[in-house]
Order: sequence, then structure tokens, then C-alpha cells
Amino acid sequence: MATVIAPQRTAGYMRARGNTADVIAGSWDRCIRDYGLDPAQIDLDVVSPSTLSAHRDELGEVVSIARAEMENLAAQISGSGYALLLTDAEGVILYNRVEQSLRTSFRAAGLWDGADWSEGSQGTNGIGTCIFEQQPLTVHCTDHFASRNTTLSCSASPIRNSDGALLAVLDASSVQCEGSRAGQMHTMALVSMSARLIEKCVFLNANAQHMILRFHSRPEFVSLIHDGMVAVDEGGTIVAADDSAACQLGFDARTPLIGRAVAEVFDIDADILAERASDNAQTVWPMHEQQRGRRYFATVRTPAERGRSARVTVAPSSDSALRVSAARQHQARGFADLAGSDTTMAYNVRCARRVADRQVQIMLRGETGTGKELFARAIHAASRRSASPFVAVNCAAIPESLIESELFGYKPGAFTGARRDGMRGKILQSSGGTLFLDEIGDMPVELQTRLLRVLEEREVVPLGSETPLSVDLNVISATHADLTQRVDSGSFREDLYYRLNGITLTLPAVRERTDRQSLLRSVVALEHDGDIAVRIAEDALEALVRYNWPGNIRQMRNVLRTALALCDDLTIGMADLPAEITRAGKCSADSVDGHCNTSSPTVSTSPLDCAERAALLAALDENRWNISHTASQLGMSRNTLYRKMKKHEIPPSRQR
Ligand SMILES: Nc1ncnc2c1ncn2[C@@H]1O[C@H](COP(=O)(O)OP(=O)(O)OP(=O)(O)O)[C@@H](O)[C@H]1O
Repeated sequence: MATVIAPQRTAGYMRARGNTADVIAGSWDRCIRDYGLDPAQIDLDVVSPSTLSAHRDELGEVVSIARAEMENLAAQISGSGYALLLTDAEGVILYNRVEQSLRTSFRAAGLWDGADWSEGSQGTNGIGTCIFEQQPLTVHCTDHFASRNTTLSCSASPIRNSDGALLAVLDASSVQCEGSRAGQMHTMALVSMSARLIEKCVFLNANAQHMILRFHSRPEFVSLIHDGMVAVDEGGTIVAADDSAACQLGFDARTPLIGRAVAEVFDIDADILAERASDNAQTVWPMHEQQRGRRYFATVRTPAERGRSARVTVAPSSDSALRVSAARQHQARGFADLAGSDTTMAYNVRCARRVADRQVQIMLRGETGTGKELFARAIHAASRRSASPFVAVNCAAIPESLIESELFGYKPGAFTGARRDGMRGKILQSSGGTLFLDEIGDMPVELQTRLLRVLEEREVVPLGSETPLSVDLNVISATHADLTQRVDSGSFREDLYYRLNGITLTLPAVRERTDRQSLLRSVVALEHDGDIAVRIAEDALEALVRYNWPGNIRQMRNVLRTALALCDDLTIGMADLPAEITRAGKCSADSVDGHCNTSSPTVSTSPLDCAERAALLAALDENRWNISHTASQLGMSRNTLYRKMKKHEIPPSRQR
């Protein structure tokens, strides 16, 4: 018998059918052709309690990891009328998180433990279609195939195991079809972030017996949801990798990474990894990828049998980039503290003081961790705006789909998943004060257009509203990238670039600063709040000054914080510093840039050895510290090169 589709729904279906690539149209097609479903005749299948319990057992600890994250997510969307659901890969709901007052309506809609929401059973729906497509998606109102489900709006994201196979689905559903499909983007982004976080925990637990390398091109993103993770066995072979690792390294899938030696992919091998692995994996190391020499930062976690218990679950307030960014420490420091005796910093402070109150938009440039945000806070504190808020937004840390609502805010009920009372965006929150837009180069182009309009018209229109609100906006922006290149490539609007760039101040990297000693002392003072002064032993101070600090002041703070915790009698010595830094201290006084130049007092001082060492360093520099390229230029194997570097105490990656 032919499937009958109600007339008002046929039009929507036919429109969708015009686009065969559309996932909803594809799903409707399957419902009719493959599953033989009739939209008016779809009943709910519910498994028995014993079958439900068997489904839960099969997923094991994934259920408890997911439940912990669902608590966090529920706190974020509370009051928005959404239920959170966890299903297995067959579409059976294993666990629900629904507010007490909404339980009856969700139960009536079939969004309850034991119900089967696979596509073959319920037709097109968030859970079932997500399982088929294996990608995050929203199925909104009449996108649903079954007539009985057209009041639902569901955003679902797959959860994969460490081999990439589908394990479960996390879904946020509403039983009241409100707003547009596009309005679900906010909910979709939150659900996807939670699903990624659950996958991270699953990956760590599944590979507890291996070393885990977590990496990102920016040090502050290491150990957060966007970092790449690879598991490496004792022999140095990559045994598992996640999608983010593959994507950062330029692969379409994880498979090309599996089975490869870690030393083929990065300029590190199993020995170096084992040396760097630690229980808590707090130390962030620089390393380079072999193919193009791209630099990353990484932590290495010890295998479970050598470290403490390695079972991982989601912390009560999970570590998404958003939350961490908000928690960053930025104790106020005035210009006087920041300038030091470095001439570039002194120039920056002089310029900033002059323009702070002159309606000149300041753009700060500098490598990561050079103190751009702290500098922006100092500008704000020195300006007439200091009594009003300083509001910081890191455009790179917020998923693209959330930047708009974060910046411009939204009206109550602007989209489902939104807070009931709406939200004043960061632009309005900063009115009268200063809006600090960090990593402005990562702002999507459409939002650049909206920001430009706000800057020109001094009015902001929150999402879902038509009423403009006036705003007294002062923007300080920051970037580590060369924005002129982005302007040339069309990914950054030229008019916005000139609007924001009244003056550019470039903060020097630590290795370029001439006041490294006083900077170190100032950071120690900041980290140690007791009355008694902390001493730094002479050799330790020399090593700290000589090291070239790729992560700049942020890395300096981390190293000194650990050293302060480890040191005896409030004296930081060589033993309290990481090996990378003490190696720098062993170099001769004429070393350059924190790595040894031609000789090392701890190894042979024979002229032949010194010459070999100098030749190795020159070749490594020439090849941007790419081990494969250097080895092939010198006509030796990578292993021989590593052995020689070890002999001459040359660290495996240049600390840039
Ligand atoms: N002069 C300073 N003295 C002491 N600590 C500092 C100084 N400058 C920066 N810091 C600290 O270094 C860390 C990094 O600073 P900040 O976040 O301002 O750098 P950033 O350049 O904005 O980094 P990113 O580009 O990665 O966002 C912070 O913890 C900050 O408090």
C-alpha cells in the first residue's frame, strides 16, 4: 500500500526532495523506500526492563561518564524546556535527564528510558537520523516523518569510541516546537561540545595502558575539548587517535595515523615521550610535526600501570574552552609593572598611555602568552573607562555557532535552548567600559560585518529582537596572526581591520626581552604571596634567563608555580626546574636563544666534539628542527641523529 502523507506536509517533503543531499530529504526517502513506514501509523516500541538493563550493561562505563556530563549540560540549559537523552547505537534511550515539572509531557511523547528511536522504528528523528548519518544534526518539528512527532525539536550528536565506531547518541529534545530550525544552533553546539567531552573521557579510559599525547597548536588549548589525542604504545607506535588529532595533522580520517611510529609523525620518539610522561601531565612541551615542521604544544600522560589510577570521568564543572577561558588568571597589573626595563615594552606603554582616552582603537599583536590580555586590562585601568566593566571574549575559544549570541546577546525566547530571561551579550555588558576581543582573526566573516555595523552605528540588535539598543563601545583587539594576510586572502574584512587598528602595539616574546631577569622576579612575586622573599639560585636563574620560553610569560608562570611548590627553604634551585630548562643552563655563556651554541661543559670539550655539535645545531636550524630533513641532509639515519643529539645534550625540539 502506498504511503500517504498529509497534504500540508507533502509540500515540505517535495521541497526537501528537490535537494537530494539534504539529510532530512534522504531520511524521508529511506522511511518510505527502505522501512516502508506510514507517517500516520507509527507507534512507539519500548523494550522490556530486562532488555533495557542489558543495553545499559553493554555500554558499561560510558553511561556513567555521559551521566556526569549530562548533569553539567542540564545546569547550562535549565529552564529552557529541554530534556537530555542518552541512547545506545541502536537508538534505545538508556537514560534521561528531564526537569521534574516536564516529566509527564516527555513521557507522553515517548522520550523515555527504553523507547526505541531508531530511524527504522520512528522514521526521521534526531536520534535515529543521527545514528544513520553519524554526524551532529537537528530534526525540527515537521522535519520529523511521523505525524505524532511533529511537535518535537531534537538536536543530537554521535559519541564514538577510540576506534571511531559509534557508541551512543547524546540528544537534547523539546516537546514544544518553538522558533526556527536555525534557532536550534545554540543547543546543537552545546550538545556537540558535551559529546566531544564524553568521547575524550572514553578515549582516555580505553587507552589507559598507553601513553597519551594531547596536542594543539596553542598551548592553552591542550587538555581541552579541541586538542588532538593519540595513544602510543611502549614501542612508540600510535595505536589510537581521535578525529581532532587527524584533523589538526591534515588527515581526513584517523586510520592513516594508526600503526605509524610516533617519530614519523612528530619530532619525538618513544624514549622522549617516556621521559616526558607524568602522572598529572601538567607540563606543556613544544614539538614539531615532521611533514611541514608545524609547531604544536603537548602534554604526555603516563600509562595507568606506571601512574596512579587513570580512570577518567567528567568533572562536575567540565573543562570546555569557554569555562577555562573565563577562569584564566589575570590579576590586575598597572603599566608600571608591565613596562619593566625592556625598550619595546616601555615604548608600548608610552603609546598606550597617550591614546587610551583618545578614541583610538588599539590592536595588540604578539605570540601566545606574551601578556596581551593583561596589557589590555592595564590600558582599561589607566583610562577614564576604568570604573566600567572590562569584558574579554576569546573568539578562538568559542564555537563559531555561539559567538553571535555571546557577543550580541539574545531576547527572551529568541531560540529554543536559550535562557528564559534572555542574555545581554558581551557588547552590551562592556558598554561604557572596554570590550577585549582576543584572537579577532578567528571571528567568522558574517559576524565581522555585524561588529562593523555596531562600531559605526553605536547600536546593537540582540538575536530575536528588532529593537536596537545604544552602546558606548570601546574595543581593544588582539591577534597572534598577521591580519593583513587574512585581509589579502579575504577571510578578514579590510574595513573592519582599519576600523580596529588605530594603532598596533606589538608585545615582544620573552626571548626578545632585555629585562628577562626582572620579569622572572616579578612573576615569582606574583606566584608567591607570602611575606618572605623567594630566592632563585644563581645557576637556576642563569638557566631560566637563557631558556627561550616558547609559551612566553604563561609558560614562565606555570614553570615557576611548580618550582615554588617543589623548592625547599623558598629557594628555587636547578632540581626544581624541568629538564628542558636546566639543559639550557648547562650551555656555555655565549649560547644564543636558549639552546646551546657550540659547547656544553657537561659533555666533551674536545675541538672535534665542539665542531660536531655546532654542525648539528646549524643543520637543525636550517631545517627548522625537522629531524627527518636534518638527518637526510647530514646523510645519517634519524636514530643516529637522535643519538648524537643526546650525546651533545641538544633538546629534541628547538624551544621557539
Ligand atoms: N608582566 C607580567 N607579569 C606577570 N605575569 C604576566 C605578565 N604578563 C602576562 N602575565 C601572565 O601571563 C599569562 C598570559 O598572559 P595573557 O593571557 O595576557 O597573554 P596573551 O598574550 O593574551 O595570551 P593569548 O594570546 O594566548 O591569549 C597570564 O597568566 C598573565 O597573568
